[in-house]
Amino acid sequence: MDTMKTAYLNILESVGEDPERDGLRDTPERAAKAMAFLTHGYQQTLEEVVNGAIFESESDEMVIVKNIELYSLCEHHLLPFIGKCHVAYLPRGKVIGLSKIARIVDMYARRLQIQESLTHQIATAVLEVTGGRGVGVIIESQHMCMMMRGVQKQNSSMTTSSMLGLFRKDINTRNEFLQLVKD
Ligand SMILES: Nc1nc2c(ncn2[C@@H]2O[C@H](COP(=O)(O)OP(=O)(O)OP(=O)(O)O)[C@@H](O)[C@H]2O)c(=O)[nH]1
Ligand SMILES: [Zn+2]
Repeated sequence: MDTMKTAYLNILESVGEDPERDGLRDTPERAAKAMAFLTHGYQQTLEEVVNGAIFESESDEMVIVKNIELYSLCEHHLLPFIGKCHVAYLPRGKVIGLSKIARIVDMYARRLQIQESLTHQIATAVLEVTGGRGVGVIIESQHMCMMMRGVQKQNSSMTTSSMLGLFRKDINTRNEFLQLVKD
């Protein structure tokens, strides 16, 4: 944490600020804490996050969790990208605790990412822990690095998907997922 505090102190000086002025005195520490929170996914493992919440079930119908809020940081500019994530899987004898899907999304989102990798990591993790017949993940998000700076496109958004197992092989499964996401 001390290294991070010093780094933020240097940033404040580099932008021409006086880090000793009232409003900024505690900023390096606050900013360091905030950055630690925004990247806490590095401290987590899949096993911890799932915490054994896998239940036997004979259901083999698609499970879909829609509109999971997502806050991440792009690895190119360290600026936020914000959006929503839809996750679906086809169980094979067991299902995962509902909240755990959102926790898996968070674990990977709270790291430095590009959206494509984030999408793929979530899909791979859900497939691994559920042992399902397939997984589909879609992320729609807006990148502050394109909105606040650079090309400054305020209305652009990026959609990425990762389809594994039956979601990749079977067009009907994929279409069912896409339809459920739209509804
Ligand atoms: N594919 C992908 N690109 C991203 C993501 N986040 C940021 N980028 C892009 O990464 C690229 C980095 O390009 P560079 O030319 O090295 O950096 P830059 O000069 O800051 O680029 P501009 O944003 O165009 O000003 C930019 O095109 C960003 O829009 C992401 O999640 N996925
Ligand atoms: Zn960026």
